[in-house]
Amino acid sequence: MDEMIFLENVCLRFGPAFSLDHISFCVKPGEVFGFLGPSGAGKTTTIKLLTRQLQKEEGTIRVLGKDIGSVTREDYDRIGILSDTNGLYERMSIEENLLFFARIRNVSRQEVDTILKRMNLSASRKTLIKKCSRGMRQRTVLAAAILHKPELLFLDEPTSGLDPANIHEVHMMLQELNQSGTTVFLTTHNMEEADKLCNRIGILNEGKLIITGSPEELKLAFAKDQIQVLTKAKELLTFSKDREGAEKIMELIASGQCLTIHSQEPNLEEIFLQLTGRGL
Ligand SMILES: Nc1ncnc2c1ncn2[C@@H]1O[C@H](COP(=O)(O)OP(=O)(O)OP(=O)(O)O)[C@@H](O)[C@H]1O
Repeated sequence: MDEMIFLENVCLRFGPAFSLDHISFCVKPGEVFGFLGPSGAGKTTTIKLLTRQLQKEEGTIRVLGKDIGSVTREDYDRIGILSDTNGLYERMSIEENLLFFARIRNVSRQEVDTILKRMNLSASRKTLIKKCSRGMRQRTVLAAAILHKPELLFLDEPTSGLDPANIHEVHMMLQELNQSGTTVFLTTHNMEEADKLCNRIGILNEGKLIITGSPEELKLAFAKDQIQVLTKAKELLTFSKDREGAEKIMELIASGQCLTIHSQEPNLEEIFLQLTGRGL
């Protein structure tokens, strides 16, 4: 299979207010693809199209190498989905919830024990969901999404509202999953998270995909044509990336005045703000 996810010229309109406008991109096996965009850009709508919770009006969508219309129940057993709408049963414990999802996914009790340990939920397995913290809930939802070891995992803002320790745990978990072969499609508002986890990202704005590339490619594409030198006198000097700039930097190095040299690469957040003109 060349692509786990393939979209070409996909369109969907929600009346006059919003439309996904000719979206085309693909995700290859083994990638972590970050789908970024301001609130209301159409990220969740795209995930819903890819998981058949919504139907496209135009274009081609393939998931797991198959046209979206012919994806079967068995194919869906190869997919995991984490979204806001992943319903946990509030009056059931963490363990009861996972056993319920395990039955649906045909997964053994032993696997539930393994995932409880892996997600640091063993000690609180008997806690009712309604008594769980946001972090415990999110880890339970993630456990339910990966219980059956999906080949393709959709994660809609998996770390939103979590504290740094829980975010770190979720990141470790995702990296481990990805290393064991799971392809991940991730939406996030956290640009550091996208930079850390994603091989490639796509930025969506007002229903249009405006750019795709690896975080490194995007940073290079948006790099300023300047180099900054911090001198031992703590003066920050800016030079152009040309012969004249190089000669001046050489002089500073030769005279022992140069402390550090930096090329001016923007971070993902700066690129995002520049492209979308909006906040995260
Ligand atoms: N079923 C629907 N009917 C009509 N409009 C909808 C529907 N679902 C979403 N929308 C609208 O489509 C737009 C895109 O919504 P979507 O949830 O895909 O954005 P998003 O990028 O995921 O945003 P966020 O980051 O806030 O989750 C929004 O303006 C939303 O109000």
